[in-house]
Amino acid sequence: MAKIAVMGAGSWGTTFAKVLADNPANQVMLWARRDDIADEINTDNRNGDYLPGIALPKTLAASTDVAEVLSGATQVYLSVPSQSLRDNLEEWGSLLPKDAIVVSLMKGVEKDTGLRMSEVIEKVAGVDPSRICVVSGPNLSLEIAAEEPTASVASSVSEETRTAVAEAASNEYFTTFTNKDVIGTEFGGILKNLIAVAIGIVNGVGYGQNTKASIMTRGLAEVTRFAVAYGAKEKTMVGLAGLGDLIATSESSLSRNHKAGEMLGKGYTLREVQRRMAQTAEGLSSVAPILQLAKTKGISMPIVEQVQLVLDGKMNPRDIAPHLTHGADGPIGE
Ligand SMILES: NC(=O)c1ccc[n+]([C@@H]2O[C@H](COP(=O)([O-])OP(=O)(O)OC[C@H]3O[C@@H](n4cnc5c(N)ncnc54)[C@H](O)[C@@H]3O)[C@@H](O)[C@H]2O)c1
Ligand SMILES: O=P(O)(O)OC[C@H](O)CO
Repeated sequence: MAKIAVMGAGSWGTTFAKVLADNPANQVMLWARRDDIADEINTDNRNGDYLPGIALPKTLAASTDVAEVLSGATQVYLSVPSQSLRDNLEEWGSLLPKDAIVVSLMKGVEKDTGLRMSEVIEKVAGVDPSRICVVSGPNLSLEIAAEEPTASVASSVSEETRTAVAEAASNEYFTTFTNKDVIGTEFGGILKNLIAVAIGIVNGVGYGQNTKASIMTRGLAEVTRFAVAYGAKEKTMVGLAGLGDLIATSESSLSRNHKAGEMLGKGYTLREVQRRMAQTAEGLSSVAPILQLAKTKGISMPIVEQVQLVLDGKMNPRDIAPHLTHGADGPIGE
């Protein structure tokens, strides 16, 4: 049996540990920051704070001891907030098994550097790109934890790596496909969060489906232009990690990015929204670095720019929708 480590016992880390543990080929250990969460998983097979009502597999073990969790792991899955990964890797670096595959489950860019998580893993932990993989797709944790049928994508420049991850991360209710477009797969997950915040905002304001469908469609064109300029394949942006995740996140009340946008649309300030969010909404931290990256390449991102103005308190959310649905250049399918 392959030993697999999952680092981060929040919604997605715990759900993904369940996905892996529900494949009988894997022996899975989950790292939790908090003792009470590790204890609850080990004694009651539950993580009530993050996955209320979900029974976890009895074979899933948890620990707060990083060395114990990482020791002997052939695959290490990372599911912490994107803004903490650098510090986490600096602390854990020497404990990462030398030949292990390192998988990012995260969907954000680093605020100060604009780096994607696979780039942070390579630079900070010194992992060769051939051993790095990213998993992304329309993956709302609570639905998957409830074993609703779902698909995802494992992407790595190495065929051996992406195949090993896809095999480990598939079971009766969860199918992981593969592709080699790491940039597109990663940017798909990052950028859809920004469009989901925009759609949450107009939802909070009270607009209906026409406005939201318009923003989603124009949003896909906008994020595709950005991702392709940074080396992604256009095809990836209409696959599971692009359009698939955009649909899931934009429309679901389970999405934290949608929820954060909704609060902004109802008139809460960014500070109030951050205070009320118990879980990670990556989109809020990714807006500024993505706009910086867009500026570097001269890419127009009218929707994301309006979101930034609302976040900064410089635009009334009520004024956002008319701007969001026109003004973008280079339409994809109009
Ligand atoms: N929840 C989902 O449906 C989902 C699905 C796909 C991808 N993701 C991505 O997974 C990543 C993690 O999200 P999540 O939903 O599990 O978030 P979460 O807020 O539910 O959990 C975050 C976890 O990180 C831990 N954490 C917080 N600060 C930390 C720090 N400084 N050092 C170490 N650990 C810290 C928390 O204790 C918690 O266990 C995000 O990038 C998110 O975009 C989430
Ligand atoms: O809850 P969100 O907004 O972080 O979205 C969760 C996943 O990324 C959906 O695929």
